[in-house]
Amino acid sequence: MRLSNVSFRYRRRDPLVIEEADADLTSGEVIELTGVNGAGKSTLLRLLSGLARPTTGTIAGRPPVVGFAPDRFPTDQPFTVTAYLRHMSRVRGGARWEPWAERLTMGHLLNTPLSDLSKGSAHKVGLVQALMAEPGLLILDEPFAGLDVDTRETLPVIATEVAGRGGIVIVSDHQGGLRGLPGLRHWSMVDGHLKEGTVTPVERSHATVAVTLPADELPRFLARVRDEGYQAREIEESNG
Ligand SMILES: Nc1ncnc2c1ncn2[C@@H]1O[C@H](COP(=O)(O)OP(=O)(O)OP(=O)(O)O)[C@@H](O)[C@H]1O
Repeated sequence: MRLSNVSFRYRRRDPLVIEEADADLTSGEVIELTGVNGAGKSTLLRLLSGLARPTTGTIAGRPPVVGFAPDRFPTDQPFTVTAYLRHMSRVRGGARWEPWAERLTMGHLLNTPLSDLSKGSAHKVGLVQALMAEPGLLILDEPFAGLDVDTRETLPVIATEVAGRGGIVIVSDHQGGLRGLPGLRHWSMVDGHLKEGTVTPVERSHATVAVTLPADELPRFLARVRDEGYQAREIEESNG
C-alpha cells in the first residue's frame, strides 16, 4: 500500500491538516503512530482506512478488507452489544465475532445497551467489530485509552497475529502500549507532516486521588474505574 504526496483539508480554504505525506506500507508490519493532540493522527488514519479521501495525492494498494476501530466508538445507537455485533457480522458476510468477544473478556457485557458502556468497554466493541472480518489492514485509533489491564496485554498479541497472517496494522497510541514488539515501525505526525522512524517518548506523571462514596456503591465504583484502565483499591474500611 502506498501514500503518494497525500494532502488533506477538511473544507475549502481551511489550512491543510495533512501535508504531502509519502509512505509505503508492507504486508506483515505493525506501525505505531504518535504525535501531540491535534497533529493530524486521526485524520491520517481515516485517510488510510478510506473513510476520507485525500484532497490531493493518492493512496494505492489498500487491502480489500479494512478493520477500523475509531478513538471514540459511537455508543448512541439503540442496540445491545450482541445485537450490534450480530448486525456487523451480517454486514461482514457472516464473520465470527464470538471468539473475539470472548478473547476481549466481554461475556458480561453482551446484553448491555451500547449507551450504558464505559469508554473502555465501548472501545472493546469497536475492536471486535474491526477484527471480526480478518482485515488485511487493521487501523486502531488510541486503542489503549481506557482499556483494562488484561486487554492491554492482549492487544499487542492480536496485532502480532494479524501482521503474522500478512495484514498491515497501524495503531495511534500515546501510551506506548506496543513498545517492545519486535520490528515495530514508528511514525509520528508533527504539524501535519508524517515523519518516519521518530519515537515520541512516553512520559506520564501519575496522580493519586481520594474519593469518598457510600460503601454499598464501592464494588461497582471500583469495577468501573478498573474497567477504564486505572488502578484502584480501597484504602480505608467503611465505618458505617
Ligand atoms: N471534522 C473536522 N472538521 C474540521 N477540522 C477537523 C475535523 N476533525 C479534525 N479537525 C482538525 O484537524 C486537525 C487534526 O485533528 P486530528 O483529530 O486528526 O488530530 P489528532 O492528532 O488525532 O489529535 P488527538 O490526539 O487530539 O485526537 C485539528 O486541528 C482538528 O481541529
